[in-house]
Amino acid sequence: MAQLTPMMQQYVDIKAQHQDAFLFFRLGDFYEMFFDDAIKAAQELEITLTGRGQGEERIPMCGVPYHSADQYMSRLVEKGYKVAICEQVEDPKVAKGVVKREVVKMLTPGTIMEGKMIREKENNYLASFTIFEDESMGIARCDLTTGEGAVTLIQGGQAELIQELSATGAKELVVSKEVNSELLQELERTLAVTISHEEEAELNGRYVHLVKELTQSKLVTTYARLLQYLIRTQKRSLDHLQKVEWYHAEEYMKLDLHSKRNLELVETLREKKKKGSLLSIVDHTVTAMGGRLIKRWIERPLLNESAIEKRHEAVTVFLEDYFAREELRDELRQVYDLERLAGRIAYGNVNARELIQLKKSLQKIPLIEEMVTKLDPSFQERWFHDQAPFEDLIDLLERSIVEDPPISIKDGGMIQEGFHGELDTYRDASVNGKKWIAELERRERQETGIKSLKVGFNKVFGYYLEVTRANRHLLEEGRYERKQTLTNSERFVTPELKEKEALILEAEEKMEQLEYDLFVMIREQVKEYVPHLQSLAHKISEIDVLLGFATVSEKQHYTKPILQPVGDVFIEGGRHPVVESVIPKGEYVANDVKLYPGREMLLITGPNMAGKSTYMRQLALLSVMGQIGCFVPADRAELPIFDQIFTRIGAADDLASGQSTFMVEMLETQYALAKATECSLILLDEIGRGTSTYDGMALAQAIIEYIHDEIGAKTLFSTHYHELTALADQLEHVQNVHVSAVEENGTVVFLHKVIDGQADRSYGIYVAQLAELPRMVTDRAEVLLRELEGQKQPLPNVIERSIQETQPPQLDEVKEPQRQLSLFGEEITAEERKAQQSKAKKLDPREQQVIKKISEADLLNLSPFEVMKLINDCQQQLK
Ligand SMILES: Nc1ncnc2c1ncn2[C@@H]1O[C@H](COP(=O)(O)OP(=O)(O)OP(=O)(O)O)[C@@H](O)[C@H]1O
Repeated sequence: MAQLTPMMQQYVDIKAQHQDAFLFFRLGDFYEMFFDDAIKAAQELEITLTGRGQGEERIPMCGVPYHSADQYMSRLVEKGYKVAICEQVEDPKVAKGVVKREVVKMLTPGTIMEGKMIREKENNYLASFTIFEDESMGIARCDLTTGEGAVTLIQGGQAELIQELSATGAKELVVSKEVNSELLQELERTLAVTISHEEEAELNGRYVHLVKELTQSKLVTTYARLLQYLIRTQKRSLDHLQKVEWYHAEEYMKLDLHSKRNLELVETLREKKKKGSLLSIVDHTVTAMGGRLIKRWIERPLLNESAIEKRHEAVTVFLEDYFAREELRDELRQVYDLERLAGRIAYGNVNARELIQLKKSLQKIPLIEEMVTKLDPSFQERWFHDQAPFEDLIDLLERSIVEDPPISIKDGGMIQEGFHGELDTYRDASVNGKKWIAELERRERQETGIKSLKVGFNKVFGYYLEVTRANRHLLEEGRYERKQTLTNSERFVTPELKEKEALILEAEEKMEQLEYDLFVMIREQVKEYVPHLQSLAHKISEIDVLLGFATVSEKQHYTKPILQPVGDVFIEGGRHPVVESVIPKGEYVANDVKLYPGREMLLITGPNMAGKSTYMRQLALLSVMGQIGCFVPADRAELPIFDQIFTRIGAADDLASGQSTFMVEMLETQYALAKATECSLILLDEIGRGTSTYDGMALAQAIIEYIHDEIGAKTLFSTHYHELTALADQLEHVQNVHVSAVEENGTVVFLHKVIDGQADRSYGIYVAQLAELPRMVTDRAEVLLRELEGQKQPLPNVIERSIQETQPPQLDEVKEPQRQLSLFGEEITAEERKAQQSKAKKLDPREQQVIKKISEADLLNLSPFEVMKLINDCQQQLK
C-alpha cells in the first residue's frame, strides 16, 4: 500500500467504502477496474485483463470506454452484482494534485431504472425487512421505476418471512448487518435475490410526508432503512416516491412459496416461463401498467367479500358489451406507461419524446372516461371522481414540445416555435445566416465566374469556399485567405464569411443551451403533476385488468362464481384453465367438485395419468381466479373464500436445498398442518409415496385423520394406496372419488372423469409401457404384480385407526420359508421359484405370452367354446 501512487491510493480509499460493488473508476475516456474487481470483471464481461505498473507490483486492471460503459454495467447488474460509478468531480485543469473523484451513483438489481432487466409488465422491487425484539417482522418494498412503496407487519418465523418476501418478488433485499448469515443464505437461495446492507436509519426529514399515515413506528423504521439505501445509492431526486401504503398481509389469501410455484400461478415450475402459467391465461391487458397490476393481483388474492364482488361486478358490465369493450381496449392501447413516465419525470431522466408520449396518453383520458362511464354510470364515481384536470398540462406540452422531437435532450430541435421569444430570435439568426450563406455562394459564383464554387462546412474550419485547383487562378488576389489544401481543390475564407459564421455558430450554441434550459424548466413544471399521474395510472391499470378478465371470460366461457366467506364447494363442469387451453379444443373433460358437510375431504384414487393432480389443481386455480375477481372455467361455481391454500403436489423436488425429496414433502406437509384453518384448502398429492409402503401408508392415514379431527379444512388427497379408501367408512367427513379409466382390447382408456367411489386398479405398468420401458421390464413387472396381489393380506395398522396397537411380528412367523407364487400362479417356495425363473429365461417371448395367457385364463367363467378358442389362439401363436 505504501508504494501506491496517489491516484491508486485514491482508488483504494474509495473501493474500501464500496466493497460489495464493482468500482468503475473514471480515468479520462475510460472506466477502469483494478485488483480483484478487474480479474472478476474480465471474466464476467469477457474483456481483456491488463496491468498497471511494472514487475511484481503490477496491478491487475481492465477497463471499458466511457461511451459504451452502460452496456457493461447493465450486464453486471443483470447477473445480480452491484456497480459503483466513480467520476472526476473537479476540473482537471484547476485541480491541485490528483483530481477529486467520488462515487456519484450505484447501480443495483433493485434500483436500476433502465435496461433489459426492466420488463414492461413486471415491477422491479427492492425490499427490506426488520426483525423486532418481540419477533414481529416489518417488510417494506419499493419500485423505483414507478415510485410505488408499501409496508406490512407480520408475525411468525422464517417460513412466514420467506413467504411474504417472495410475494414482493424483490430482486434485491436491504438488511441490517445483524441479520444472521444462515437466514441470509437461505433467502439468497430460495428467492434468488441480491443482498445489500444498510444500518438502522432515522427517517430522512425530506420524506416524512410519505409515511404520515403509518401509525406504527415499526413500519416507519422498516421503510427508513429502504429509503436510506436509496438515498445513499441513487444520490439524486427521489421526489416521485409515492405515499407508502400499509398493506395488511392478513387481508390477502396466504400462499406459501411452494404452493405458489406448484400451482404455476405466474410462471411454470420447470422452465420458469410465463407461458403455461395461470397468469398467461388471464392476462389480456393491453397496457404495461395493467400487466404489472395483474401479476400483483394473482400473487395476492383477496379475502374481502365486497372487494371481490366489486371486481366481479365490473367484469359483468364489461362482459355484456363486446363492442364497447373492444373500443375501450383500443383506446387503452394508446396509453403509454404513465407510471414509469411519472417515475422518469421525477427522477429527471425523461426526454422530450417521452413527454410527447405523456401528452398523447393524457389526450386519450377524457374519451376513456366517457366510454367507461357510459357502460355504467357508477364507474364515474369509482374511478374518476377525484380525477385531476390535465388540460393545463396538455396545453403546456402542446405549446412547448414539437410533435416528433429527437431522443437526445442536448442537441436542440425539441421546442416549438413561438414558445419562447429569445429562442425564436436565435433561430431566426441561424436561419437568416444560413440564407445569407446560400446567397453568398450565388454571388461569388457570379463574380468569379467559377460555376463549381461552393460553400461548405466542417467542424474544424467552419464555413469555407471551395474551388478546384484548375479554377484557383480566377480568384482575386488578397481577397481570400487559404485555409486548407486538398488533392484537387482548395478551401478559402473571407472576412465577411468569418463574421457571419461567428454569428450563426453563436446563435446555434445559444439555441441548444436555451432549448435544454427550457426543457428542464418544462420538466420541472410537469413534475408537479407526478402524484396525479400516478393515481391516474393506477385507475387505468385496474380498468385494463378487469377488461382483460372480461375478455378471457367470454373467450373461454367462464362463469361468475358465487363466493361466500364460509361455505361449501359446489362446482359443476369445472375445467383446469391451463390444461384446457393446451389440449385440442373440446377434449377437456369437465368435472364436478363438491365439498360439503359430511364430504369435506375427498380421497382420490385412480390410474396414473388419469388426471388426479389436474383435478386437484383445478380447484385451487378456480379459487384463486375467483378471489382475484376473475370469472372461472366452470358451468356453475359456488366457492368459499379460502384464507390459505396449501399444496403438496407433483415433483417440485428441491434438490438444490440439499434436502431429500421425502424430507421436502414432510416439511411442506408439516407447514400445512401447522397453519391451516377450517377455512383453508389443502391439496395433498400422494403423500407418503417417498418412503416404504407401510411407512407411507401409516403416515398418510395419520395425516388424513389429523386434518379430519383437528383442522377441518377442505382437503383433496390423492393416493395410490387403495387400502386407504377404507377410511371413508370410518371418518365422517371423508368420501372416496376416483378418476375413471376403462380397458378396451388390452389398452387402457383414461376417461378423466371423476366419479364417486374408489378405483380398483392403478395401471402403473400400462403407463410404463406407454413410456416405452424395455418389454422385459414391463413383462416382468406384470408377473411380480400378480405375485404381490396374490400375497396381499390386510396391512397392519393402516386400515385400523389406532396405530399404537401394532404388534411386533412373532419370531417363528418370520422364520417360516416365504411362500410365493410361481410363474404359473401356484404356491411354491423361493427355491422352487428360482429354478422356474431360470427355466423361464430360456423361453422365447411368444412362449412366455402363451404361458401367461393360459395361466391367466379364468376357466370357471369361460364357456367350452371360449376355452377352445383360447387353445386355438395359443396354437396359432406358437406356430
Ligand atoms: N379432465 C381432463 N380432461 C382432459 N385431459 C385431462 C384431464 N385431466 C388430465 N388430463 C390429461 O392427463 C394428463 C395427466 O394428468 P395428471 O397429471 O393430472 O394425472 P395424475 O392422475 O395426477 O397422474 P399421476 O398419478 O401419474 O401423477 C394431463 O397432462 C392432461 O393432459
